[in-house]
Amino acid sequence: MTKRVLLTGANGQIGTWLYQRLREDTQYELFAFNRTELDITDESLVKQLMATVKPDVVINAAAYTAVDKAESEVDKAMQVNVEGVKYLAQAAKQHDALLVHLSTDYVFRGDSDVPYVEQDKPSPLTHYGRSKWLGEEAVIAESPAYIILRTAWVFGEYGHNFVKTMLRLGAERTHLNIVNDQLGGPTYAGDIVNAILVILQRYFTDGSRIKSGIYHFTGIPYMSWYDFAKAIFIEAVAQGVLQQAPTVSAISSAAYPTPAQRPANSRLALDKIAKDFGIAPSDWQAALQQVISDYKKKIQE
Ligand SMILES: NC(=O)C1=CN([C@@H]2O[C@H](COP(=O)(O)OP(=O)(O)OC[C@H]3O[C@@H](n4cnc5c(N)ncnc54)[C@H](O)[C@@H]3O)[C@@H](O)[C@H]2O)C=CC1
Repeated sequence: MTKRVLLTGANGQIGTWLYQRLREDTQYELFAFNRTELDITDESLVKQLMATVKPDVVINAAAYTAVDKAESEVDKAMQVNVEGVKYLAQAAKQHDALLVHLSTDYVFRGDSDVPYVEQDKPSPLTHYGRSKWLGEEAVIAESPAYIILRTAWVFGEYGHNFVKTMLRLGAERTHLNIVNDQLGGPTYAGDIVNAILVILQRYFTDGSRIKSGIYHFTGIPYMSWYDFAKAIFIEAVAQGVLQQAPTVSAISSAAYPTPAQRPANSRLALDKIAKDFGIAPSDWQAALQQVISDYKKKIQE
């Protein structure tokens, strides 16, 4: 029997990927909504659509993601990332649906020397991070069956991300300054979707083997934005997307101040998801080749 999946934020960076993959998977009947179709802060609409769809799974890819703007739009960020998430969790509970919710490395302060494990206590530096943490808490409080998937440094074919920004700037400038004192695991959006599909498969074949909880999933190897930028330019030149790479200088975060301070250590430990679901860390290097090749096709069209 096909399973009914309700997807929110279906046109975001990760949401678009989820939409593409779930739409073509015959195991699932997909009910996908972008923000204009379902604003998750509209409690009565959330309830109404849940009652119509009667989902087996709710995947929340909707979020307020403007990290810097959240510093001055705290209420807006909280409304979407906490209240909206609470409404989804309550409605998922009412329909006995599994809630798969995306969260972030920004729940952590980033002052640890080692990758963060799921049990580490969040201590966000920013309003965005705090809103995402409180959203996690809302899921845990309201929903009996949930997976919170924390990821980081997402890139892919859709939406805005660091890889696309570097390709654009690389074509416009001969020199760039990039921070080298923040470390993380670049994560391909398509691999996040693969991980979610593995989790759903397990849930539907043997739900009793699913433990509600928080899971970390990112790409490896971990590196700095500076090293990631250099890897992007090497690949872009190799594929002929750029004639020549810009020169790149490593700078400190202090030399590139932003309204929201980023965690210095965004590395997430990946053992739990490997142990419980057999999901290996994503290999961002292979994915980067694919994303740049897709970018090349698009600019040639
Ligand atoms: N992009 C990244 O590097 C990372 C993202 N994440 C998490 O992954 C999730 C998805 O992120 P992305 O796809 O990158 O973000 P995105 O900004 O591309 O997509 C978010 C989507 O949510 C929608 N949205 C915003 N407010 C809404 C509302 N009130 N009701 C319904 N939809 C609403 C937007 O229209 C957009 O389609 C978020 O939970 C984010 O916190 C976690 C770590 C890193």
